[in-house]
This record gives sequence, structure tokens and C-alpha cells, in this order.
Amino acid sequence: MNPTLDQLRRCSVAFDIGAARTRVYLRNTGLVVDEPSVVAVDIRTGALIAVGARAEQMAGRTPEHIRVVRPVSNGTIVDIAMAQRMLKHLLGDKLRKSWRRASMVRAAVCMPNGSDPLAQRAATETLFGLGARRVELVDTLISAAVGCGMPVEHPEATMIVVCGAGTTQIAVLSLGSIVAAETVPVGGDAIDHAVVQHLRSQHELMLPSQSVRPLHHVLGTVGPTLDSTEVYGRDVVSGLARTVMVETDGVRHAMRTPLTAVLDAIGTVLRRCPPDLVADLADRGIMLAGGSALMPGLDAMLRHATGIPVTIAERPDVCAVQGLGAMIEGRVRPMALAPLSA
Ligand SMILES: Nc1ncnc2c1ncn2[C@@H]1O[C@H](COP(=O)(O)OP(=O)(O)OP(=O)(O)O)[C@@H](O)[C@H]1O
Repeated sequence: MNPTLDQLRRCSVAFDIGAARTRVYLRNTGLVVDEPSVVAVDIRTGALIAVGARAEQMAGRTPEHIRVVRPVSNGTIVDIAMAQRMLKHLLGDKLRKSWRRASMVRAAVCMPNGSDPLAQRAATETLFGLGARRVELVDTLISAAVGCGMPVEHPEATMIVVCGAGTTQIAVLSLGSIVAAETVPVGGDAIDHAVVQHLRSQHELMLPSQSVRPLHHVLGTVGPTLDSTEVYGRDVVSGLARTVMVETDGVRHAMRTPLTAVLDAIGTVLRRCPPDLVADLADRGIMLAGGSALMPGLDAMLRHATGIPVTIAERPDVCAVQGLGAMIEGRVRPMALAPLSA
């Protein structure tokens, strides 16, 4: 894990294979794939019916013989064969063209911080199956920090929180390395699940997945409110469509419950850092990345709970693969500490 910049410069393609989305960056081309990590399969024949956005649209709407599969869970490839088929389809002949030009086919891939050897092996095997001869594994926290344009090589602390679909990774970086990091199995999906469960138990309402996002904004409100909001769904008992008025305080409380694990992990990371670095963070703040950084109110909630300024990355959802792309293109200043020449 964590190869040198020289090793990365020999790679022609960068992957970020997440639980929610798969992103691929080709050297000298840019982002060529940004699609949901979803495959629809005909279980009678084993044939692929759809991949990416089309397969995601089918979820929850398929006849019995079609199964919608997610080959990645919590940042780990859990079905290597399916992940390979998905990537082959998403890439088409883009990879073949690029790899025909390269003498030795090398790929770089983001791995969640603290991923175990089995997860690393699964990522490597998946890319070997696509034709790679060598695979470099890079910590997502480093590539996301680079992709956000953070000055990670400076002797000052920078804190990044990457909130994805299944996990949130938190790190303080200085001099190009991770000083302290934590990963918690809570991301946007757990927050959405908490809202769905709240409406089910408190209002006997089943919420369609597209109705969760409009409720996210309540996360950022501070202090108790008497506001309520109209929510449309299906009655749990009768199965009929109905609309209910929901107190925003209850929804906010439900969303914040899984996020306490993220706040605890931020506290743990700060406690493990030397005081000088923590002092830097009071000025520089936290950089929020990952797709869930787009959740309105998450930044305000973190700012309020930690007392540290929070900035959302410019393209929070793609910054990890963009950072890895910058590394394979050699657009990154050396980060490792090299000995001074005498
Ligand atoms: N505009 C938005 N508003 C709210 N949530 C969003 C928005 N866009 C994306 N998300 C959430 O971001 C999450 C996906 O983030 P991201 O693409 O970083 O995941 P991933 O890298 O595939 O996941 P992981 O890092 O856990 O493997 C999903 O939970 C999704 O609901």
C-alpha cells in the first residue's frame, strides 16, 4: 500500500471502486467513468442485463428472474467476478486503447484507510482480471486530500473527512503522511436508512428512496424547532399512498444518531494528534469530501458539533479519483521526506 510517486507515474489508469459509485480516470484523458456500482443480471442465463445508472434504475422494480447486484460493500469488492464484468462494461474499449500504448500495464486504485489484506487482494484480483500486470494501492484519504487541493506536503495539519455511501474516513495529514486516522462504517446510506426507519416506526410510512433527499436539509438546523414538513409515502398496513406531516426535529434526531459515530471518530483522531497540529486545524478547519458531503446541512452539523470550520471540497464526490489521477499524471509535488544531500 502507498507506493512512491515514481511508481504511480508508471500507471495509466486510476480506479475508485466504491460501494455507491465507480470512477475511472485515464492518464491524459481524465474521468472516463462515473457510474453507480450496480449490475442487473438475468439469473436464468447469467447474462448481464444492465450496468451502472441503468441497472440502478431497475433496483426494486425487477421481475423475479432479474437480480440487481452491488459487487462492492463498505468499500470492499465482495464479488470479484461481478465487479470485473461491471468494469469491463463500463469501460468498453477505453482501457484497451490506452493499454495498447503502454509497455507494461499498470493500474492504481484507491483503498479505504485501514482496509484489510483480503480487501486489498480483492481489488488487485479484480484489476488483474481486466488485464493489469501490476496494481498500486493508494490510501483513499491521501488521494482525496490531493484531489481537494490540500497542501498535504506542508509541515502543517490538514484534516479531511471522506463521507461515502458505506463508510466515513477521517484523517489528519502533515508532511505528506497520515498522522492519525479512523474509519467508521457509517455513510450516506446509514443516514438515509435512519430516516426511513424513523418514518416507518413513528408514522407507519414507507418512504420511496427518492423522497429521502429532500429531508436532508433538516440536518443542519441548530436548536429545537416546531417546524414540520410534508412527506409522501405508502402506508405500512394498507399499502395505500398517503401524505403525513412530519416534525423536522424527529427527522433531525434520527439522522444524527448514526453520525455520532463520525463525531466520536473525529474526537479520537484529534486526541491522537500532537497539540501543535490541533492548533493548526482551528485555523485551517476540516475539508469535507465524498459523495455525502453534498448532503445539505452535513457541513453545518459538523461545524456546530466540533467548533472547527468546515469546507466542502469543490467536487467532493470525485476528488479521490481526481487526486489519484493527478498522481499518475505526475502533477503532484513530492510528498515523502527524502534525505537531504550532503
Ligand atoms: N446530492 C446529494 N445529496 C445527498 N447525498 C448525496 C448526494 N450525492 C451523493 N450523495 C450520497 O453520497 C453517497 C455516495 O458517496 P460516494 O460516491 O463518495 O460513495 P462511494 O465512494 O461509492 O462509497 P464508499 O466510499 O462508502 O465505498 C451515497 O450515500 C449518496 O446517497
